[in-house]
Amino acid sequence: MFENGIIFDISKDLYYVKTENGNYMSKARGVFRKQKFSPMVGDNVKIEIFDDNTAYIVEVFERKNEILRPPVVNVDQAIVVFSLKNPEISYKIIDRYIMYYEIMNVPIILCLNKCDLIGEELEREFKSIYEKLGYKIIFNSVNLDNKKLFEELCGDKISVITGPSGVGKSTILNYLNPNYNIWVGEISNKTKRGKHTTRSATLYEIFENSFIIDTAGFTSLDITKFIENESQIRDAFIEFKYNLECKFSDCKHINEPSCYVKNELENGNISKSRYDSYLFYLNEYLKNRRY
Ligand SMILES: Nc1nc2c(ncn2[C@@H]2O[C@H](COP(=O)(O)OP(=O)(O)OP(=O)(O)O)[C@@H](O)[C@H]2O)c(=O)[nH]1
Ligand SMILES: [Zn+2]
Repeated sequence: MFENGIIFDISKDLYYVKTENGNYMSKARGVFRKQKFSPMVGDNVKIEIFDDNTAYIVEVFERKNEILRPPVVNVDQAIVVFSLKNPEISYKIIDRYIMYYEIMNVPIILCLNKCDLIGEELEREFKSIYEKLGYKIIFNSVNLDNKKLFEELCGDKISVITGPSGVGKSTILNYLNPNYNIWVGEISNKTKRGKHTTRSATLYEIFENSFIIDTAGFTSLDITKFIENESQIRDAFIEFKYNLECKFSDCKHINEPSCYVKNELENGNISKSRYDSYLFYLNEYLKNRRY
C-alpha cells in the first residue's frame, strides 16, 4: 500500500511521516543512501506500507526550498519574533534575521512581541523603520488576542518561528495551541516512539495542516558561513533594490558617485539604522569569509 505524506520529524535513520491516515515511522530505501541523498524534515514523500507494518520512503518529491538553520525544506515563511524591551533586541539583530531569511529566499513576517512593555515612542520609531519595507508585521503581547491573525497567516503552511532567546516564542506557541509541545499524534505502525536524541528540527501541527518549526536563534558567525558573495548581503536589504538607479549597476552603495541608496539615505527615505546594519554585516562578512 502506498501513501503520500510529509516528514515531520527525523531521529537517526527513522523518518516520521504524517499521511492522511496517520503517522508512520519509516525507513528510507537504500537507494537514497547510495545517491547520498537524505530526506529532510518538510519533505513530501511517498511511503510504502507493508503488512507487517514496516514502512519505507520510496520517493521524495521535488523541494521548493531548503534552509540550513534549522535544517528544513519546503518552508513557506519565517516568523521572526523579537522584543524591544526585556530583552532589548537591537535593530541590528533584527536585521540579521531578516537578512538571513532574505538570502534563504523565505518570505518574512515580523512579530514585535511584548508590546505591553514599550511606550508609544519606541513603537513609533520601530514602525518608521520597518513598516515601509513591506514586511507583514504582527504587533503582539500576552494581552492581545492575535490567534485569528496567526491562524490566517499560518494556514496550510510550513512556518519557521525564530528569534533571540527570551522574546516569547514558546509563550506564543503555547497560546496558539496549548498542546503544541506534546507529541503530535500516535504512531500507527509502532506503539512506542523510541529514543529520540538526534532531533534537529520538528514540524508541529499547530493548527490542522499548519506546521510550525520552533528554532533557537543564531549568531552572526553562522550567517557568514552561508553567504557566498557580498552582493547577497546588499540584496537582502530589500529597500536597496533600486540598484538600477545607481550610476554603476554593481553599486555597493558605499563610496560610489551618483548612488541612489545614499541619496535616499540623505533624504530620509532609507533608514540610517538599516544602512548601518548593511555596512556592519558587509564588514563582518569581509572579515570572516574564507578565501
Ligand atoms: N511582558 C511580557 N512578557 C512576556 C510576553 N510574552 C512572554 N513573556 C515572558 O518572557 C519570558 C520568555 O518567554 P519565552 O516564551 O520562554 O521566550 P522564548 O522566546 O521561547 O525563549 P527561548 O526558549 O529562550 O528561545 C517569560 O518569562 C514570559 O512569561 C509578553 O507579551 N509580555
Ligand atoms: Zn548605489
